[in-house]
Amino acid sequence: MATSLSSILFKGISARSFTTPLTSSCYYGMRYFTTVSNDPDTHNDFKPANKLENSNISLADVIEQDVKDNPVMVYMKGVPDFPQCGFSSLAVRVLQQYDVPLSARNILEDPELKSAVKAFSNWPTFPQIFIKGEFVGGSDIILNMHQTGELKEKLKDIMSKK
Ligand SMILES: N[C@@H](CCC(=O)N[C@@H](CS)C(=O)NCC(=O)O)C(=O)O
Ligand code: FES
Repeated sequence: MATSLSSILFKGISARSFTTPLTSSCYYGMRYFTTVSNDPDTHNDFKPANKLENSNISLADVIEQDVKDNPVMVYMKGVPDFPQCGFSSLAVRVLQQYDVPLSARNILEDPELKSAVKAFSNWPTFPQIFIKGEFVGGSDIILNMHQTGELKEKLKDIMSKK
């Protein structure tokens, strides 16, 4: 079924900090671009491309592609830099403890995407976190995995090696 997708995929590198990430990178449609916080020229980097509107891609296909292409994919309320719910905020803050790329879509922008994500994972709430293509759970699960060390183990092969 043809679909339109109004949500933007946000893609960024996590900083190991609860406060100010240095950089964030985003997709518009499915095209990568990078912004640097506080850089007045970053709008020049904004390059929308490859719109999904009127394409024959179903939302299930979009989600499948998202979780395949993005090692850490979060469907959330708001965006990583501006979560609009405490549960989504907590999930992002936990994941930002690790030096891994964090990608996200704001399901508040797109009610159809919201329903499609619930159907895809068979999970009724947000945030929803996928790691290396596998559905992991929501904020309480990711926090628990962080506390037990399971999350570190799961993310170690995608953490940047510096
Ligand atoms: N136990 C869940 C709680 C999340 C939760 O309750 N989310 C609610 C409120 S934001 C939700 O997504 N409700 C369904 C909806 O908004 O469609 C977690 O840890 O992620
Ligand atoms: S939006 Fe109210 S608890 Fe998440």
